Amino acid sequence: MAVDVYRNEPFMDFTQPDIREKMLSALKKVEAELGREYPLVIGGEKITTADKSTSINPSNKDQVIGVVSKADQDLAEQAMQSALATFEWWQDVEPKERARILLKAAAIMRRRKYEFSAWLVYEAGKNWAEADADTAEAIDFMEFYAREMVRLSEDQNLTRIAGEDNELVYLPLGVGIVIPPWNFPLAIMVGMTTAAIVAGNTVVLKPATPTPVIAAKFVELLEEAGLPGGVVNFCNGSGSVIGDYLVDHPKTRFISFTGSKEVGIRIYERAAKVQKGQIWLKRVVAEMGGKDALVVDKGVNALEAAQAIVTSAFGFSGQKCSAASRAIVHAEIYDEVVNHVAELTRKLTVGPSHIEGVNLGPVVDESAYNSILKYIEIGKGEGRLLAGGGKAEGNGFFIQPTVIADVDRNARIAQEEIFGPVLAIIKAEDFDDALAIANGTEFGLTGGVFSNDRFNLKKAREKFHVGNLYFNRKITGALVGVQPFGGFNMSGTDSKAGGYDYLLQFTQAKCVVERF
Ligand SMILES: NC(=O)c1ccc[n+]([C@@H]2O[C@H](COP(=O)([O-])OP(=O)(O)OC[C@H]3O[C@@H](n4cnc5c(N)ncnc54)[C@H](O)[C@@H]3O)[C@@H](O)[C@H]2O)c1
Ligand SMILES: N[C@@H](CCC=O)C(=O)O
Repeated sequence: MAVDVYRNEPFMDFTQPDIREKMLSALKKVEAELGREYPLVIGGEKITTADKSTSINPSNKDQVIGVVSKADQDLAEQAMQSALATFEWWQDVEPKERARILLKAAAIMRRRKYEFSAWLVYEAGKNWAEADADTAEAIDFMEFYAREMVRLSEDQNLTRIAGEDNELVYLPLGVGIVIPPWNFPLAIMVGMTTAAIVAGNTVVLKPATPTPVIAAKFVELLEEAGLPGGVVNFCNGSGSVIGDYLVDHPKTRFISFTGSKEVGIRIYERAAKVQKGQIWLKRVVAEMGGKDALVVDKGVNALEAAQAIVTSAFGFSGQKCSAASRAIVHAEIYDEVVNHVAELTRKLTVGPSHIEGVNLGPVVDESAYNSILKYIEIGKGEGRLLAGGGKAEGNGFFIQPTVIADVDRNARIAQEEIFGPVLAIIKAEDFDDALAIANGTEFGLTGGVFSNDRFNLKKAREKFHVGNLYFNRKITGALVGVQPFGGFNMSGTDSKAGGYDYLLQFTQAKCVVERF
């Protein structure tokens, strides 16, 4: 198979009139398609159920994005049986053939890029740039994992010894349950699903509750790309009803999960229990939350550091596992950085995400909205409110970007993942103290340091305990193939999505030795 070297999908520049026009017309096209019904897809068969979930626009609570059929445990069982039967032959399909389907799916998505971004704007509340980055990352995952599967299917490098032929092959595992989050409802869902299937597994895909339509759109695209029925079984449904059922199922071989610490732990514990008739230990890939910090050392440009803090804290309204929810600032530069952060934050605009140029769209749903507002109230008692501090105007789940300074390192807003536009600023005595504060949570996902001191950067390189560490820049926006992504401690299993080791987690390696 002749493919070009892997390159990241470029981001769109919406200041260009032709690009802006394409986005506007995609938004119009998608708006005309809102409210449609989407079936489950099991074994290639489209199944409409009486019980359905209704997805709404977080920017406008009265607008229905789509209505998606909902599986009960009987249908989840049907999805499992379909995945099991399909695995019998899908595992033998040439890796190159499986990879070709991903490349074709990537090509189709690239052609319909603006349309997919428009769905993200409406269903997840992403602004244009965030939606474009999500779609670009989805394309990247397919391009990258396709090439990776071809590489893994080639002869592997073993030490050769005389008189024997030794070979290592990577085999698929079996049926996997793919459970993605809503915050990268396209990129992460696509990456988790396609990594599993290109490696020769079949899956039951249970989309996140707030964003089933974008997942249904991707399942349609896979069919268009020629993916046979039964490889991906689209099984929308409630986590507690079908999630537990599928995780517990004795035929489940692996679970690929991305989401909160609480659900991740639940899945990890349940998957560890060997069920009657189960003949393997289930593999769990679990990527979870974060309480990510950007450390600012003395002697840096305070404005540049503040800009990186604000971008990292408030991109997609802080609803990124990588978002900076803590800024830890050296006492010598504290006041300067705090003032810049407050000033920059007050300039951010909040509004419906389909409006061009809006900085922060809504948060995803009512329960996120209530939980974040509760944390803001807690935060007001834990520090000095500098910006925001409550709800914002509109018929959606809008919250003002909120900055709270002088927060104690052990305060709740400095320890618990809020997953919204709330930044806690903490003063550190010196650089060592800043690192200790940064490491002082149960998480370890992303982190950053602004410093001009090479000794301190080296110290952070060695001692800042996170899976993705950034120096002198923002701490969000890891690129596929460039910055493999995953966290330490309660941030998960450090699977490094978009990295050269990722596919191995969906395979088992077999070594075959022939004496000549
Ligand atoms: N580390 C990462 O790479 C990464 C990436 C994105 C998001 N996240 C984290 O995800 C969280 C936000 O996403 P979320 O709100 O969708 O998380 P969540 O844990 O609420 O839900 C994640 C998925 O789990 C499903 N689920 C819920 N209960 C279940 C059960 N009992 N059994 C099986 N599945 C169940 C949900 O329906 C959803 O599909 C944040 O904590 C964020 O930090 C982490
Ligand atoms: N990979 C994304 C975060 C994914 C979680 O939300 C980033 O690097 O910003």
